[in-house]
Amino acid sequence: MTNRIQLYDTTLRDGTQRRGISLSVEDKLQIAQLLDEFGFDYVEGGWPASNPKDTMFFQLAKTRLTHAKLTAFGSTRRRGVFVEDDANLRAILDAQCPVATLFGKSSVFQATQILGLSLQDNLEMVEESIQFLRQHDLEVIFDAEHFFDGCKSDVDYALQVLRAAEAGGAQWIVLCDTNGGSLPHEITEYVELARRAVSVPLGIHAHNDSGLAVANSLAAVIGGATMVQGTINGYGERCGNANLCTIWPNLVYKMNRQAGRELMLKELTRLSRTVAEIANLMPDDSAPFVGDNAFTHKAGVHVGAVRKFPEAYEHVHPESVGQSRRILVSELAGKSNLLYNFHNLDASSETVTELVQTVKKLEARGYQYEDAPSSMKLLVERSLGNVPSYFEVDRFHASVTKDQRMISEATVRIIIGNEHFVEVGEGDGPVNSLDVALRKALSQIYPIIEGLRLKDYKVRVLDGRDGTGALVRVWIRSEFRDETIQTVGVSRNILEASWQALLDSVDYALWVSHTVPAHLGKQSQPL
Ligand SMILES: CC(=O)SCCNC(=O)CCNC(=O)[C@H](O)C(C)(C)COP(=O)(O)OP(=O)(O)OC[C@H]1O[C@@H](n2cnc3c(N)ncnc32)[C@H](O)[C@@H]1OP(=O)(O)O
Ligand SMILES: CC(=O)C(=O)O
Repeated sequence: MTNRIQLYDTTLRDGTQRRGISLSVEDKLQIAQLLDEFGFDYVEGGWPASNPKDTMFFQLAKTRLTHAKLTAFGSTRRRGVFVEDDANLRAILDAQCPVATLFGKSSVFQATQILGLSLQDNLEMVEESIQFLRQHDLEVIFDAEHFFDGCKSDVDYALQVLRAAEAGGAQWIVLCDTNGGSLPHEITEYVELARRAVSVPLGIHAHNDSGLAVANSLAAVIGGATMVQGTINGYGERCGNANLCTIWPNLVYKMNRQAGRELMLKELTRLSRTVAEIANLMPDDSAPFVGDNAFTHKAGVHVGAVRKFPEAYEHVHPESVGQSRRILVSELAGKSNLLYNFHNLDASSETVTELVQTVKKLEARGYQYEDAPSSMKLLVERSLGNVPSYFEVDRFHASVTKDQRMISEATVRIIIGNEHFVEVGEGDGPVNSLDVALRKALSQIYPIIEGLRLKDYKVRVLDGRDGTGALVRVWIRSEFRDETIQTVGVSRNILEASWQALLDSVDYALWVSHTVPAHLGKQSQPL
């Protein structure tokens, strides 16, 4: 038995059947080249008879792949049409790919009720269509649509369809769990049955309607399949296709099989994120291996163990799939969470215990530090006496006036050293005005602060029952030089919460740039 599993990607065809995905020709070319770089063996480009974009894609993609074989997808010939006259088969030939993937019915119900065929006609359609493409020197992969459901109702007929495909000259027969309703033990059993029925190598094409597409694909490999079809990030119609970003590392790291360009597994996360970006979809944070949370630890007990042995709560090394470990600090943290992140803390000091308690108390008041690491860092460094006071806030005022247009204005009074600074800011809203006024005032002494830019601002109402008097959490993301600063503020007053988050972002920027506070000397520029 070969140890190598052929990776067959259908993101560009079955993946685009997912609601919300519409790839341009250029998008498809980019994804195809990426899959090629990662060593996928087959890239299914689309259905050339389906739409002008797919036709155009095949014209352009032909010369772009160096390793992967480009495959054109389509159905067996239509009922009552000669193969040489069938528009779909002709379009496949016109695509000029080295490989054609034909799907045909392998269930009695589908052949008779959906296509309205006699069982014999269906077998002939499958055999003749494959034969026709083989005569034109194409490698032919036969996707046996509804194979597992077909087996459950009439196993003899399902196997007859496979034999017809073999007789037609198919080089691969791919068993499809088209409705995604099968269970892993059924998949293994029917793959083993198919192996005994035909000598053509087998593949698996699983859908995720029962949440089992990955498990079913691996179950098929156990049963003897040597090709796995799937998509990047599991994109596909309804609940999606088998996720190759999960299957590939499992095959290589857990099942000891060879697949793809294995060195590239270390960049798997990049593959997943790039395809998500091109498809204009948010990456799934909880995706196995490649999700943002896949190696993120929050619970104190887990972090305590991971500090000793990462494998205590990690099934593979994060680096093996292009990830890194992240430890969150929150109300569920123990001392280990802080010690992992802040190497300057002394494990035996009371400060660490006190900090853990402070975080728990602040989170009980509505703060959330896991997405505000800059506020967290300030909390720690302030407790160690490492963050000087750069300025004092005397007062601020913000107003919104409806005139010809909405006008937001803020006045900020601050004290730096012995000097008072008063500045007015105008902006898109009161928070923006406060930000403008504060930075105007500060930049007179700390010009470096002009480089701080507010990039994102989010508000979360924490206790909706109190209506407008509810507690709100404000989260701010700013950019400063190459750094992203994420801070948090909490109050019943949205301006007060925003102000806290703004002040933290300013303090953080001054502190990371080693700015000397004005009252400590003339020099207020970074050292
Ligand atoms: C399981 C899968 O994911 S298979 C892939 C499904 N993907 C797609 O359908 C996306 C691309 N599809 C398309 O662009 C269009 O459906 C086309 C161009 C292929 C066909 O469009 P139309 O000719 O208008 O047919 P329509 O989509 O309404 O119906 C499907 C036709 O395919 C026929 N068909 C379905 N499966 C097969 C098969 N395995 N072999 C032969 N014909 C088939 C049906 O009988 C039906 O033809 P009929 O109307 O003469 O009965
Ligand atoms: C061929 C295919 O896409 C399926 O059966 O799901």
